[in-house]
Amino acid sequence: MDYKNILCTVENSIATITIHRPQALNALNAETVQELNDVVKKISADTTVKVVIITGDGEKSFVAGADIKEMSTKNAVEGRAFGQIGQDTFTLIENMPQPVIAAVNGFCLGGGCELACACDIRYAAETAKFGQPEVGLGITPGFGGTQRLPRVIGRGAAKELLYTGGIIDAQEALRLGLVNKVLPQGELMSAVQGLAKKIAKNAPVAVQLCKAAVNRGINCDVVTGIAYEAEVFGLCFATVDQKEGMSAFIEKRKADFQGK
Ligand SMILES: C/C=C/C(=O)SCCNC(=O)CCNC(=O)[C@H](O)C(C)(C)COP(=O)(O)OP(=O)(O)OC[C@H]1O[C@@H](n2cnc3c(N)ncnc32)[C@H](O)[C@@H]1OP(=O)(O)O
Repeated sequence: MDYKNILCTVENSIATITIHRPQALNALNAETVQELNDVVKKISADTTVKVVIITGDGEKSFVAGADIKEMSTKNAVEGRAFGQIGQDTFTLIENMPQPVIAAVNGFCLGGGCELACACDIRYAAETAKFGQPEVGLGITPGFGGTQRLPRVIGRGAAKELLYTGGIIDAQEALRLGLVNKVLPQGELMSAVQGLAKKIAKNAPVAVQLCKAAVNRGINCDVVTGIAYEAEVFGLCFATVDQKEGMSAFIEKRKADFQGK
């Protein structure tokens, strides 16, 4: 997969998408958002990929937001269109069948924080910095930040970040529940890869249905969410991997999952 601002590799069923615009601290211009949209669609359709990692190039920045220079000349119609493609892309990421882990290796601001919040799990380097500085630029977040951030850290903490535009460090992000783990920069990728491998060892359909059930449940009432869980639980019993997983337990051996 050849892109200008995105690198993508697939190794041992784990896809790694790297945002690569070093000249702009990996800021997301329209071209990069479009490339991300394209690669996410391709990986979503690739049944050999079990887990996805998203990170930023280099050691300084995950994503320093949407590209301010590009946005600075937009009118209302163009601004809305840019927000829409960003929102559509991040919703595609949120709804990828595979679990998505953000490896936050540095600045995670504005659209970067929105990207991280669209991922299922976030690990951060000790040097990472988080925030939604948009109000300081005269705009609101536009790639889902007003909606996903409160769902991740609660509305009080989210509103403080959104209204102040303040920047927090990785330890504060950990305290708020914005990230699951903080690691020294040099250990971040191996920790994220270790997590990805752990997930990839499990029955892929069951993992994907867990993701679908959590995502569905978050956006509806608990009765509807519980009913959906009953459906996906039942569906698991139609898979080869349910037979294999339970047989392996009974036969005291390691399961060999097929993803079927
Ligand atoms: C819908 C979504 C909306 C949004 O996301 S709005 C944007 C939200 N993000 C921000 O407001 C962060 C903007 N960036 C910064 O505040 C700073 O950068 C940092 C604190 C992240 C880092 O500061 P330092 O270490 O001094 O680096 P540097 O010289 O500012 O950046 C290196 C080059 O990267 C470009 N750059 C950084 N962030 C962006 C960006 N978001 N959009 C466009 N370019 C960016 C700079 O301009 C500069 O470039 P050059 O060397 O040509 O001057």
